[in-house]
Amino acid sequence: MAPTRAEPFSDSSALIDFVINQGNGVKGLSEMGLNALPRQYIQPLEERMCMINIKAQESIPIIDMSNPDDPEVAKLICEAASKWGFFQIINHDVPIEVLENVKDATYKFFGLPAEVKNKYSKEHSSSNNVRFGTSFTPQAEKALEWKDYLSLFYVSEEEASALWPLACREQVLDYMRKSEVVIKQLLKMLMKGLNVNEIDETKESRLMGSMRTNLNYYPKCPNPELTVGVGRHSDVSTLTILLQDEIGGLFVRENNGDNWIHVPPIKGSLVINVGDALQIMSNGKYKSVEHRVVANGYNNRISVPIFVNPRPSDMIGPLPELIKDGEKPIYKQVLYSDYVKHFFRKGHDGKKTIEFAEL
Ligand SMILES: O=C(O)CCC(=O)C(=O)O
Ligand SMILES: [Fe+2]
Repeated sequence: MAPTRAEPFSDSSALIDFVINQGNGVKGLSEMGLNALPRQYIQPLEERMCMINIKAQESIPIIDMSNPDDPEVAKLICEAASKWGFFQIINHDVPIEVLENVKDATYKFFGLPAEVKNKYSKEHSSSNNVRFGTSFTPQAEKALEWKDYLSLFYVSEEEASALWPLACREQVLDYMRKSEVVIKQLLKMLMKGLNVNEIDETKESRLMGSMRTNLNYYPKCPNPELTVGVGRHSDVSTLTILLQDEIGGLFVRENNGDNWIHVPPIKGSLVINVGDALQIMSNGKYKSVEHRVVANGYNNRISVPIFVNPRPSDMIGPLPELIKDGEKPIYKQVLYSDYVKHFFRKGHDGKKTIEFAEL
């Protein structure tokens, strides 16, 4: 039988070959003009976003950072990190041109021919620190996610110059450099909120010793209601700084309940969320909260998260300052690279990763 647009691939391995091995990604699928979602992307009912669970009247806090030394700002940030695990910042120190440039660079990278992007795939990349891929961990997932990405783990300017794609290298480096000021401000406030007033070298390494920037591309999707852009998960970072475009589609779980809250795009803002590493280090005071991204039937969407992480070789656990006053630790010490490996061994599964560190 001749291939149809609904099922254009003879079998699953033909689809995997096109999407993964040839580097066409879901962008390639989307551009074929499919009129139905390939079955590999159909998520079980419980993983799809259901309109009745969206709480339209709620919003995560929006915090003005124009006076970062104002104690009121620090208070709002610490409250948001403990209650919501998510907030947006406006009037921060990252210039708007830097944000616009990194969005343009994201489109430029994904606009490259598949064979050029594929040089950075797991199979072909000359380094584990540069990775072009699709979905989350396709080999471990029951259903695939409608997303392509480029992941850039920062080691040094020299390595970035040698290995990162030219289409986005300078723009991503600039975005990371300019964000560092804000990251330090936020971490200082969050530590103060725990009565940790000194960030020495060891602590700085655990809080922000390594950084990874992802460029995410969510192409327009046939039958978006049957799949997800990113499934329910919490990040394994200390903090995530996320730049999203004007399309929208990121949802955050409200207070462990069944309701989901949309994170509305605000031009020039950055979305900040607490990751598992900070939940562990703060002994549960700050919360990493589940979030997900829906697929979109009308528009392509991009986002650019910076994952601020401990170093892979760091042991992380509740900070000694918290435990010394007799507080009971609820997490054990774990090697951060083991924690991350555990996250990537399975598909997205909500808040399950943190059980790895529970006592
Ligand atoms: O695209 C987004 O808005 C969020 C992406 C995300 O949650 C992630 O990359 O961890
Ligand atoms: Fe995330």
